[in-house]
Amino acid sequence: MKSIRILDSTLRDGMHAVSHQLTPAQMAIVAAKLDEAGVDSIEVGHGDGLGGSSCQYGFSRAPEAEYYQAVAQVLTKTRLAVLLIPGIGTVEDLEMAMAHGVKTVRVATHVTEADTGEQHIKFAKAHGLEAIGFLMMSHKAPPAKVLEQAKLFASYGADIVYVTDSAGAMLPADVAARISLVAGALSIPVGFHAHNNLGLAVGNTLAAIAAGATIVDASVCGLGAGAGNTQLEVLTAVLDKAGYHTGVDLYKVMDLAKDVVEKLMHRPQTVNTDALAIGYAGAYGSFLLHSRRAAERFGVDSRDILLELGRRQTVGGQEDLIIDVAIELAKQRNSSL
Ligand SMILES: C[C@H](O)CC(=O)C(=O)O
Ligand SMILES: [Mn+2]
Repeated sequence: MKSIRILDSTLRDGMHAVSHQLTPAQMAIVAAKLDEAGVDSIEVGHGDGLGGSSCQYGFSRAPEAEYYQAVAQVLTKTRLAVLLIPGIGTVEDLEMAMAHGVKTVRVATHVTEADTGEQHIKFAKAHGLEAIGFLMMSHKAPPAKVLEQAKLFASYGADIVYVTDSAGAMLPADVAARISLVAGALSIPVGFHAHNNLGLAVGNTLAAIAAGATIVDASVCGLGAGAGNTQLEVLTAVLDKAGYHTGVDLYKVMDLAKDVVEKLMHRPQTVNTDALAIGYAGAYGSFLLHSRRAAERFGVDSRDILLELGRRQTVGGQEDLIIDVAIELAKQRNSSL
């Protein structure tokens, strides 16, 4: 039976879905149950990772260290992980997290910018951490580019490299093309992180595993940004039926979903219009609000703005283009009237 390692992101990506407002005590309850259910690793903290609690990204309910402390105390077998986006989080933040029991760091960069994570991967390895390179918005780059960037992470000493479908924009064939190329060329394990914006998170995760991924992300109730991540309970059942070993107890994660996480959620985790628009457009998640405002101001459809932003291969940080696109769309509409 082939083993698949599960990394649960309920307490990190899931923080986006609750405006980063879980308390350390709530996290400790969820973490203890994930540990008891046999989940291999869990990622904890602000939705944008270390240093994310800020005016720009929204403040967490509690100081970051309190989350790691609370969760580390209840874990017996499960590994504690954090996400670090270079520029948002720093090596000092990582030192703080290490002091509170963090054993794995995922260094997250845009899919074409793995080089910005070099010092963080090297620092993590020099300090005995497991280091994972996490290539966000992987749908934006063709498979050969993803492989080039994955090789960079491997050359810095990463133990694992992830293909990350941040916008939930990939189809199973897109996932398979990227994962099979990377897994075939690298000797380190390859992981996959899905979002459900096109309703494909479980299917894409299966496609990733079939293509060679051996570590995959999931979250309880699917809690995560946009339409959420791959739902842990569903994935556990599906992988069991498909003959994979995850070490996760299905009834325990089902009970955790029903008895605990559902009660912490601010709203049901569905593929709503916003999430679908992001997945369909393949645009950066945080463009949504800006696009809606620009759409209102210039009398155009926010979905058309997002689609154009997707076509132009825009990346996070190019929010200023949203107004330009809205103005152009308004001009086109006026000239066709
Ligand atoms: C900061 C993002 O939430 C990281 C992530 O989970 C993704 O890109 O997807
Ligand atoms: Mn994510």
